[in-house]
Amino acid sequence: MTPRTPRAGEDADDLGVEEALALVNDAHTPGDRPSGDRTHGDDGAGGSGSHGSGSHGASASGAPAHRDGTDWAEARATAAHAPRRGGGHRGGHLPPVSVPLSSALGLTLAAPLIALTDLPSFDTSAMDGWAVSGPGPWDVREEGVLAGHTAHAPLTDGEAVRIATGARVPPDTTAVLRSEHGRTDDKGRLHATAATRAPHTVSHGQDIRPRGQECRNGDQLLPVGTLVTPPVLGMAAAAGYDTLTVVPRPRAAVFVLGDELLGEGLPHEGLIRDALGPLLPPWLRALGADVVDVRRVGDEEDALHQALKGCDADVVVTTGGTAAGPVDHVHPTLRRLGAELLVDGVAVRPGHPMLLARISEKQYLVGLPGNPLAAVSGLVTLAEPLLRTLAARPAPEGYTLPLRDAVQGHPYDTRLVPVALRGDRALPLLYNGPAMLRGIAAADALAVVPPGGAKPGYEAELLDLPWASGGIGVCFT
Ligand SMILES: Nc1nc2c(c(=O)[nH]1)N[C@H]1C(S)=C(S)[C@@H](COP(=O)(O)OP(=O)(O)OC[C@H]3O[C@@H](n4cnc5c(N)ncnc54)[C@H](O)[C@@H]3O)O[C@H]1N2
Ligand code: MOO
Repeated sequence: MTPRTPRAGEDADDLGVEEALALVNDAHTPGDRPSGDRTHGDDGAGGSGSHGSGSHGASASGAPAHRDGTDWAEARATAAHAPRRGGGHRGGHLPPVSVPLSSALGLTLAAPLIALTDLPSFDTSAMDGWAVSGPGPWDVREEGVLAGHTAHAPLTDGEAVRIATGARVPPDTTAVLRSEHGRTDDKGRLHATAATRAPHTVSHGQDIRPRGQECRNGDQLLPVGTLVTPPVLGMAAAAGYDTLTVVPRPRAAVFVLGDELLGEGLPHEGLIRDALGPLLPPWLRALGADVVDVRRVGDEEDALHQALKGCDADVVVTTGGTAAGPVDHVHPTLRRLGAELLVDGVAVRPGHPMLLARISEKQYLVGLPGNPLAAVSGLVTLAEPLLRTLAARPAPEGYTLPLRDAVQGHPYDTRLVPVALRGDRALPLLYNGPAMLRGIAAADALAVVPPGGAKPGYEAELLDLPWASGGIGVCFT
């Protein structure tokens, strides 16, 4: 497939999915490989690093002489376990709260769902028809029984009453005869028709849902840790609940650092558009966070310090300022706050300067690098496991798929590479440099590429992106 850029006036909507994919994948056109970091980025594959010396231990050539930072899988595990070692709940999650059913979707049960009633709570007709007592034919009572009506007088043997699905059957009912299985004669007597197995009668208990058939008052319906899905809400309501005890969403604040960032319009005079302000809040929401603040913070240390001092979010996500540049204030500010650095640099490309700090027993900071794809890498490596533990959400099931094409590796570090899923293979996408979003914007997942790279057919671990999969990271918000 030959990559094709839209012609002037051609709307992106006019392009098919495969054509859109071709814009970021050129595996079939080796003679037409994009130049520069369109393929792997300035730093993506680790050849000619843009890292300087200093805390990241780069060699004189700029490439790191050895692996640099915490191992990627270890960094994820550290982020997932960090709240367990904090002063909070034993499992690491936030203190449970009671919320109305209407606010519980997507949260995790912090108390088992115990039935507050028998279900059904009375013997119920499963069908529209007649409640009958004993063998037919039956005399039919004048007044029928509808759902929601109070108790009717007991039936006597040989008596029937019109009944609706869901209505409570009168005492001494022996069965329900479906409307399509009965007929009344000219004297108004009800007969079972040939459609029933034994026309003169109906089997005992037929089409009656007995009280307690689904559960008894006090039965455990769902355990602690269950994700509140739409059927869980329905189940809870049916079982008598108005509120649920759940682990709340972690409250997240996003501080976007960088005086070079514009909130609107075209880049000009060295200023660029802020790509992370729009990208991060919805992604954090998809990871289960309640985003309570999104703000730009100027490139002065005091500004970040003040912003952090005044913030009570459970998780602060900063962007930019993680490296060693003259205005990279994240490390000095964390020192000033006495924060504990749990992860300080990860052996992953892009995104290696990412960090995780515990500011206090109740507050964490995830420092994402400023380069946008590097920030995404930090999001999935550190923010996702941290938020998952705080919200008591289960870890997604890991899975692998073979890569369709080879992926160049970093000599020492893991790479996270945007891929599109096609059938049973993952197609590595171009434009995966740290400063680029073009590849991930067309991706379904990130492939985990080990140090040294991967050949075609390599079974790569995949991290699904929240929008791409119904199975992992379902977002109900
Ligand atoms: N001496 C070193 N320099 C750098 C290193 C290093 O190890 N030593 N690492 C490089 C890598 S890798 C990355 S990634 C970046 C991380 O830098 P920072 O986290 O300090 O981020 P900034 O310097 O503030 O920005 C980097 C880059 O990203 C652009 N940016 C920042 N915020 C946004 C945003 N919201 N939207 C779009 N683009 C953004 C910013 O303009 C810069 O171009 O450091 C390398 N340097
Ligand atoms: O290249 Mo850096 O590793 O983008 O984070």
